[in-house]
Amino acid sequence: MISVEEAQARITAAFSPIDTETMDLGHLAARVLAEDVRARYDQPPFAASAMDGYAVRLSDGDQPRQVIGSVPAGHPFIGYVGPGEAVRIFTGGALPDGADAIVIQEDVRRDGDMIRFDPHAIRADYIRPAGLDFEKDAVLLEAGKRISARDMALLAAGDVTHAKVRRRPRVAIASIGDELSAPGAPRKPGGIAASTGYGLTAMITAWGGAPCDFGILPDTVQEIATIADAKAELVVTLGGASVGDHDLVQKALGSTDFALDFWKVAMRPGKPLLFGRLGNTPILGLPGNPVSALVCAILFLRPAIDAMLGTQQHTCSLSQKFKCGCHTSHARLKGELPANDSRQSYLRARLSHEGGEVWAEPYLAQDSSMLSVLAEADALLVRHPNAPEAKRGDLAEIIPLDGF
Ligand SMILES: Nc1nc2c(c(=O)[nH]1)N[C@H]1C(S)=C(S)[C@@H](COP(=O)(O)OP(=O)(O)OC[C@H]3O[C@@H](n4cnc5c(N)ncnc54)[C@H](O)[C@@H]3O)O[C@H]1N2
Ligand code: MOO
Repeated sequence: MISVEEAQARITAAFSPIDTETMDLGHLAARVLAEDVRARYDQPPFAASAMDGYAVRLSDGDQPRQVIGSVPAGHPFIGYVGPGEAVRIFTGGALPDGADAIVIQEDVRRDGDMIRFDPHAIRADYIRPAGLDFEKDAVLLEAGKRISARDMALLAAGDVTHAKVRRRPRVAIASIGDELSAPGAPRKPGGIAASTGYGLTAMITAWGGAPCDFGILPDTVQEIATIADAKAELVVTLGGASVGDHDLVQKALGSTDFALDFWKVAMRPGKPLLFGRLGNTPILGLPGNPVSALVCAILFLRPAIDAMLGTQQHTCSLSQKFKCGCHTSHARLKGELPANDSRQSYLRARLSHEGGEVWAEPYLAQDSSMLSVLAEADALLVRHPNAPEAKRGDLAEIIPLDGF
């Protein structure tokens, strides 16, 4: 059995960034940039007032000024503010030539077209210089960035109309097992609803992939071998990965041009994970138990999708940086844990705040069939191979599950 880290490294090494497409601004949210995006204008494009008030000249000191015009946003003043003059200005209005400070209207006494104010009310810092936010041609977002909601506003501010992004990689999902039927379909004797594929579909979408359902395949070599027909950048199988007489994924793929990279990872849950290549298509065989499959998806499928999207590296753990596709963090252990064996464990845990710190409490029920526990959990608590007993208050590594 190989380690989790080696499995992650072998999987990510098997993928490289896929082809690109150009998308309009309105369709860029959550996409991954394939090249740097630059601003098309300075922002703000001109020196602008940050307040409603009057544009004045600092050098006039506290002498009264004559108001010679008005500058609402979008209507620049045509002219020049000379000695002893001021221009009415509104937030976002372009600073008129000759002015170099703002007095806010609350500090002004106005009488006809004359204004008076105390000298301390004259403020140069109420002017936003041109390019304060960013300058023309500045890189707004770098290649590899997944475009957030905040990034969308930034791109629009830079007058960006379209950008080159990575195509969403197609990920085919095949659910394997005689016992499975679609939710809502009549149950077979000894049958259950095929559930994992729904969680996986949502995860793949959230991570920037395009999931495609290859359906439910019965436990026969012939049926399972049909996944060789899947048109996808990555094929994911669910179930049939273990050692039972009916766990047939490897046997079925043996009749195709399948090349196994590895089978079995020293982890719990998720041990029977397999990875290989069907012709040119990578295939990730996730274990059947639903919690095992979804934990493996977080640890192995997400980095595979990241590698295809060419996303920027994640910073993981307080002490080390590695490309794992998930963010790890730390919490205090609430409870006690026995020494671990040689498999890396991912315990479903709830988080709480106490005494200014985050605490992680593993659930007593850790069976890898229990989706109710996984759905309720806030984090996976990571136990490294051969970790010694852990006491209440010990620092524990966690993978927060928010967003999954
Ligand atoms: N003798 C051994 N038995 C098992 C071992 C082992 O090492 N030796 N490993 C166990 C572990 S750990 C796991 S995980 C499972 C994984 O086995 P498979 O990948 O072959 O999965 P299946 O047998 O097909 O299914 C296991 C379980 O999960 C249910 N399942 C499968 N697919 C779905 C789905 N899409 N949605 C919901 N539930 C699903 C299936 O009905 C089974 O109950 O093997 C252990 N056994
Ligand atoms: O690997 Mo299994 O995933 O422990 O239930």
